[in-house]
Amino acid sequence: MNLQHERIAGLCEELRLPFVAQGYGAAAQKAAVLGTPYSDFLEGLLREEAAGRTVRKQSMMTRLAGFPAIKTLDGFNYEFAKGVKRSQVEELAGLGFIERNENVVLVGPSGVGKTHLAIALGYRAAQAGVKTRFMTAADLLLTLTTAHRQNNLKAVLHRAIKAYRVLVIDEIGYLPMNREQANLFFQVIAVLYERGSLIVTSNLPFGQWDATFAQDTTLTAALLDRLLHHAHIVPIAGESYRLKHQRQAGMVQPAGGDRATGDRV
Ligand SMILES: Nc1ncnc2c1ncn2[C@@H]1O[C@H](COP(=O)(O)OP(=O)(O)OP(=O)(O)O)[C@@H](O)[C@H]1O
Repeated sequence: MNLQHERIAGLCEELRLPFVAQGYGAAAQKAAVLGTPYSDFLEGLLREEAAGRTVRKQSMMTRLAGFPAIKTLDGFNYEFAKGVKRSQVEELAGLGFIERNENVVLVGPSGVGKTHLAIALGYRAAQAGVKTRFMTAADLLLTLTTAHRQNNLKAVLHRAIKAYRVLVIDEIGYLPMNREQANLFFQVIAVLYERGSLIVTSNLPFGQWDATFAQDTTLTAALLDRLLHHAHIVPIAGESYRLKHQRQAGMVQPAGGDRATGDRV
């Protein structure tokens, strides 16, 4: 490395331009050979810096979000998912709902793609540089009860939870909560109300949510009021996608299938 390269590398470090530092040598050589105008050379380098930063931010946001797997909207089969309107999902994919602090609620039976769509929307947000976090309802409750026991609930709610622009809460309704857990859960919904976006999935119709929230109809009504005030509801029906392949292989009966005659899909 000659002295000028060293000085440029030093300045890039001082100014925090890692991608200029990385690309400068090759770009300078190429520009010298091609006789590239100075302004084009500079623009090219700055573009490399901007592109590098975008990719770095996308991967950091995706890592922070803690998705259990990456699922995309491109990988979603609309023909299989009954009741999902492609136009509604495409509108949500534009992420305007996050700017407006609106929620998305995906409701339907097991295996129909609720988590898939929730992750796909969350992943899209993370790729757009939005601070996103994925948690199952059980994980969230564990975090909250631990914080509560350690007298740390306020800090967790106001520093951690409130810092997310998008919080994905998966599988509401699978575990019934006791009164303390229901209260803690309510506080998350209240803290993010009109300040962030929730993407939640549930196997329960809203009329049965009090069964999850300690049979507390008042708390459940207040919670649903906040959750659904500015919400996009995506109902999904049909059979479990998990069983699709087994069904195709003739290993599983469709719901309501004729067992006596052994009819298979
Ligand atoms: N319409 C679909 N297109 C593509 N993949 C799908 C579709 N529906 C479900 N899947 C896939 O099937 C598996 C189960 O789906 P998913 O976990 O999203 O279901 P779910 O409705 O959240 O179920 P549960 O309530 O049991 O958690 C996942 O691997 C998911 O990617």
